[in-house]
Amino acid sequence: MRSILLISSFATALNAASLHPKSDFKYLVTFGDSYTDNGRLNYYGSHQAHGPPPGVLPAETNVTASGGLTWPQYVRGSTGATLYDYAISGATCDNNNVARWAAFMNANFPSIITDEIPSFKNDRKTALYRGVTAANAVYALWIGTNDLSYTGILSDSQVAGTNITTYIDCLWSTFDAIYESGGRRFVILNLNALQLVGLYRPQSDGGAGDNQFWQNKTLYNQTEYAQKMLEYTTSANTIIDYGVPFNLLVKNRWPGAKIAIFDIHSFITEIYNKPKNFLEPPYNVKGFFHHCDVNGANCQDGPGSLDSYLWYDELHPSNKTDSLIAHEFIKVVSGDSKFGTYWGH
Ligand SMILES: CCCC(=O)Oc1ccc([N+](=O)[O-])cc1
Repeated sequence: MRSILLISSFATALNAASLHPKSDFKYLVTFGDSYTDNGRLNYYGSHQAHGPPPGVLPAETNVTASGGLTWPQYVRGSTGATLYDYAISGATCDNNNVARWAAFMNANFPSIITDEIPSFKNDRKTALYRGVTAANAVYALWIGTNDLSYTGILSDSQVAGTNITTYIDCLWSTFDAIYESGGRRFVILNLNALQLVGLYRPQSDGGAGDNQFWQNKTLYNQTEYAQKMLEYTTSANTIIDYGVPFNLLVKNRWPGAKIAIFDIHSFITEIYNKPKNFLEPPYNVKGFFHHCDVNGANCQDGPGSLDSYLWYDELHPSNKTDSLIAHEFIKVVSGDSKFGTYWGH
């Protein structure tokens, strides 16, 4: 009985790869943090921590946390898809699990469950979504960098009683909400290889010292914390790998839906290991381009071109890397990426 179930799940996975119509990608709806935000936090920052009214899109920026465009903007540029981006810099999945204070707003950074999903649900009822169908819209979720961060689980700063499993459950709750609103095509981008970013890499291996995202890093055992970050991200990604087919196929949690897992962790690691296949010479995968003081002020860029860098700053992929993520994301949606795992009914 057990082997029959395994064989049938395997077949389901293979079939799903060919069920992504290459032409039917008219809308991209994104949820996440600064890896994805194209200007939404700016709106909250200038409107007393409130989001835009239903049916109104905030102004976009072309200088995001990547130093330029962010990956969904590149996806839109390449595919012509309409983009609705709910991602907010600084966001966690749910402020009821990990909340992070944004002093400039005198409020917590908005989170997916408390702000991004309610905004999406309100917009969903407006003319913005008139042409959106289950078949022509792809919903992308990339969240967790702040949940696991030094201001989150890494320093045991989560709400008492919550943990990595709570973060994972929030991913499934996010899919529940999108599914309820008619979404059927999901891409989950897993956790970045955070042990490689300057923020968590030890200084002995070219990482940053005290910085705007971790102001007293030099007081810690940096090798231990890089290893913890590797443990957290790889363990959470393994739970995602098993959790998607379990919820979708065994528990039948989202009947009729298709989900692709985009293994960003491996994709970024590939850029790190083989930069000449991706970046402009002279390749720089250990340093970063944008250097600021611990208050995020007095910033200086370079040396060289941002196109040579894997990372923009201590935490964020460069906009060259975001263009590569976008290129691979489009292959994931088409069912053509070796970094995609596909599940569906
Ligand atoms: C990928 C998660 C890191 C993140 O969200 O970083 C940021 C947090 C806050 C700001 N901000 O307040 O401008 C920017 C990036």
